[in-house]
Amino acid sequence: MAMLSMDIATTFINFTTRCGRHHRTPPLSGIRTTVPALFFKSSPIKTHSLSSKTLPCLPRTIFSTSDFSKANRCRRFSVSATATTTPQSEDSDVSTKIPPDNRIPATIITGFLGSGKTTLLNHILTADHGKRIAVIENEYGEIDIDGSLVATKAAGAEDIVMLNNGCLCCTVRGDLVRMIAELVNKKKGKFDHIVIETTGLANPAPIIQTFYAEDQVFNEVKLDGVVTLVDAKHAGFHLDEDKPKGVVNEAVEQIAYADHIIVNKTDLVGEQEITSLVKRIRNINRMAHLKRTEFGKVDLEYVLGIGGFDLERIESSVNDEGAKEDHAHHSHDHDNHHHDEHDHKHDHHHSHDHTHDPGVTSVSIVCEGSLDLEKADRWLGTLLLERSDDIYRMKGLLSVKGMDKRFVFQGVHDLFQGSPDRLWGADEPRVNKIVFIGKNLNAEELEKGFKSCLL
Ligand SMILES: Nc1nc2c(ncn2[C@@H]2O[C@H](COP(=O)(O)OP(=O)(O)OP(=O)(O)O)[C@@H](O)[C@H]2O)c(=O)[nH]1
Repeated sequence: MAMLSMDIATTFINFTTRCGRHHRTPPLSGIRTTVPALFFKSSPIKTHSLSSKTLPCLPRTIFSTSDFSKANRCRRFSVSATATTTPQSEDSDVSTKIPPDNRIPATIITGFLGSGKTTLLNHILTADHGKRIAVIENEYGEIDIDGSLVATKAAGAEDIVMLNNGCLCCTVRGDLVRMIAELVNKKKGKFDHIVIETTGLANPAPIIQTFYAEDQVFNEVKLDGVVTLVDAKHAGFHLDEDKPKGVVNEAVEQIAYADHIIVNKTDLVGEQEITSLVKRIRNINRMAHLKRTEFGKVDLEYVLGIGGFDLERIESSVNDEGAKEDHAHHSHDHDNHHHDEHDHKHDHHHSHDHTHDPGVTSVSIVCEGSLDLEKADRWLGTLLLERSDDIYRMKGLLSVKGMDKRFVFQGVHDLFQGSPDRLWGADEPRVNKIVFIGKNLNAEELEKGFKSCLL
């Protein structure tokens, strides 16, 4: 018998503040949902004062909640593809598929001043990969030094566009939107990938948000991943830097948002220093892949086409997280937090290292069992409402009662995307895995909250 009628959509929640701006309102296709309904919609539907629209490329829900007072003024959301589970006692079949995404991929290259971003970019542009790359360079100040450094070597670049006079994450974000729109409008079909090099002082969050908040960008371009360069010699100083209250430490933020991390300039330091830096990086971000290198020399597949925001690839992020350093001589420094398949139901643990950089850390929860959908939805919804400023990124793979497919999700602050993916195997243990990266995360609390949603 049906306990709940669940409309499961690929969901995207967007908490950007679009207040005061006028948005066109195309017809909404699909369901409407409420703020906490991340996984499902229960009636009645509340719409608040939302404007809504349909986005052709991806099934998604967008709505805004981070700042409730603000949100009530300017929230918007939209949904397209939906799927319905059958009643729990019947064989449920979630038919939602993550559709092919043909948008142009874009990679953000970030990293502290002097960490080797331009060097990496030159490596990308001069390598033989057959991709036509459009580059967006962000430079502080009017003289585009990096631009000229890149341009001289960039025979492979289809276009190099400079964004001067400010940092992408703050003043020139609107310019980024215009620039991407212009690239797409004028040069679509002439390039295969966009690479954006940020200034060394950029906080990646608003740049990431641009890809979801701005329709002109979202409809044509998908964020492929955030690649962060870390200067093996100087990163420690930057990570240590005490910032005034309310001011972010960019070096920490850049690591926290990364999908792939490149510890560069390893020629300048010894093994011990690198190992200790890697440990520190891992404590901030367990989810990202990590490579050590000199002069940005990494395989191009490590930088382009990484799918850091693709639901299809969530599994590789949450499985084995913290163990992905690609380095022949390195013994991985991660907690053993993998679930023992023979553990009993609800046996679980989280991993969380309190030793360094207590501000920004990773918390992972792994436990077997099935979730009460309604409770999980409420828990995650509340968590995002209350803590989305502090939750930088999260990814997860969930086992939901009554759902014979795994539910995968990922989020960046108050952006949330989730969808059922493949069927659970007949003998496969239904293990939930979630990783959070954020500020002042309380591992015990997160675990307790999650556990309370298990049946
Ligand atoms: N020794 C050494 N030097 C490197 C390495 N990678 C880059 N460099 C040098 O470090 C300097 C800074 O490199 P860039 O690529 O300009 O760094 P960036 O991150 O673009 O710098 P900003 O634009 O100032 O943020 C240059 O002189 C590079 O040649 C490396 O692995 N080892």
